[in-house]
Amino acid sequence: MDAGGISDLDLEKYDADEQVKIICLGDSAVGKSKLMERFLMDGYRPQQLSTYALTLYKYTTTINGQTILVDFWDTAGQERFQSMHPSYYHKSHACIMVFDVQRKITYKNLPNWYKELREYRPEIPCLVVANKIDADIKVTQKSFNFAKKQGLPFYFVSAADGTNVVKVFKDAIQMALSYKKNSNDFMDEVMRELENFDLESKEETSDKEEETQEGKPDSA
Ligand SMILES: Nc1nc2c(ncn2[C@@H]2O[C@H](COP(=O)(O)OP(=O)(O)OP(=O)(O)O)[C@@H](O)[C@H]2O)c(=O)[nH]1
Ligand SMILES: [Mg+2]
Repeated sequence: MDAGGISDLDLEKYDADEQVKIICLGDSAVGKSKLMERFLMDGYRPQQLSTYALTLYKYTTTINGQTILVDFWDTAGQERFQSMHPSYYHKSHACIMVFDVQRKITYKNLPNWYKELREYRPEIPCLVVANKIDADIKVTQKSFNFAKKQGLPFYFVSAADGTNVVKVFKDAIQMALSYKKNSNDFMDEVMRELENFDLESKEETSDKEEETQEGKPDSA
């Protein structure tokens, strides 16, 4: 498996048609891990691989008849240094950026996170999430203009009571998928070409396979 976590082996192992990588950014203790746990526990079966630096959650879902394998990446610790290792961003398809409505500094730091994200991934969809609204529901009347200014989708959520959590993650998966299929990012195009090339050469070697590539986005 390479640093991006995207591998044919995973696709086979999980019997998936498509794989996307979604990363989570934001200051320490804003609730990134709790949000992931909340989403993954809502009736789904997470598989958790932990290292000291990061947790990778594998999640599968079906969208339009296709099995989608989602790699959710969560960090532990690195964000305290206000910067992530480049491999964290590598080949990611969407980003969930979280702040804590109870701690203004975590909102003020969003532009820094966003800047770093854009250095590595200029085009991927980014969702802005205001967490912990359960602590004081009145905060939902406040305006947090960062997302609007950047033209990013914005959600008020609570990992504690579950408000909007499923919505955020489902939207993120959808956006990651459409990004993967339609991106004009040069490096992504190169990667897609390489993947196609790989598929084609495999088809040539196994002519007994009757299966068509219909419905697969990269068969054209
Ligand atoms: N009231 C409330 N507390 C929350 C919510 N989400 C997380 N917390 C609390 O905030 C603290 C930090 O949550 P984590 O999920 O560990 O935060 P994190 O962003 O993963 O933090 P790091 O791993 O250090 O980067 C914990 O004590 C949680 O219980 C929420 O929606 N509401
Ligand atoms: Mg965490």
